[in-house]
Amino acid sequence: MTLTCQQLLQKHTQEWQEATVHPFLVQCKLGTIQQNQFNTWLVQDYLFVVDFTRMVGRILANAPSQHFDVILGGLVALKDELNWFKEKAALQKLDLDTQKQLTCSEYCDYMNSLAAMPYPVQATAFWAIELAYNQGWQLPGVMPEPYTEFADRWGNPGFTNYVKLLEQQADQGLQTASESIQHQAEEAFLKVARLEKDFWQMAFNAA
Ligand SMILES: Cc1ncc(CO)c(N)n1
Repeated sequence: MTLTCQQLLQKHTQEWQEATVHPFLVQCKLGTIQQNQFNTWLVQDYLFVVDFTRMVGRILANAPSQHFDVILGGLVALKDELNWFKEKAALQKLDLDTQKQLTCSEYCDYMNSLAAMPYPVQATAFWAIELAYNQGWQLPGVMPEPYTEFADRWGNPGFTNYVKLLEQQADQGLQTASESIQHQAEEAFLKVARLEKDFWQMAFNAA
C-alpha cells in the first residue's frame, strides 16, 4: 500500500486542524491581534523563511530533474518573499537581526535535519509546510487591513495551485518508497503539524 498526502490529512485531521486553525489567525481576521503579537510573528517568520529557503535549495539538489520546474518556481517566489519581509519589517522599524525564539529555532533545526532524510520524506515535509500556511491564512476568509496582503500571500489561488503541484511531487516520491521511508514521511508530516501549532502559539504568547 502506498501512502499519499491526502491519506496523511485524513488520518491526522486533529493534528492538522491544530496546525492550521489558531487564535492568532482568528484575531487577525477579527482585527484584534495585538501589534506585539503580529510583529513577533513577522520577525520570527522572516528568520524561519531564511532557513526554509536553505531547505528548499537542498531539496532541489536531491530532486529528480522532472521536479525542478516546480521547486525552482518556489525558490523564485521565496526571493520575492524575503525582500517583502524586509520591506514590511522596515515599515514597522523592526530589527530582523534578532535571535530566534525557541520554537522558531526548533523548527529551523528540524528543517536542517531533513537534509539527511530520503527525498520522499523531504518532499512530504516541503508540501506540508506550504499547505499549513496556504490553509491557515485562507480558512478565516478575507482579512481586514493591514492583514489582507499577508493572508493573500499564502492564500491566493496561485499559491494553492503550487501546493497541489508539491503534493503531486511528494506522492510520486512516496509511490516507489519503502515502507520504512513512508513511515518517516508520516513522522515528518506530524512533526510539521506540531511545529506549526507551536509557531502560532509562540507569536500569540507575545501579548
Ligand atoms: C512557520 C511557517 N510555516 C510555513 C510557512 C510557509 O512558507 C511560513 N512562512 N512559516
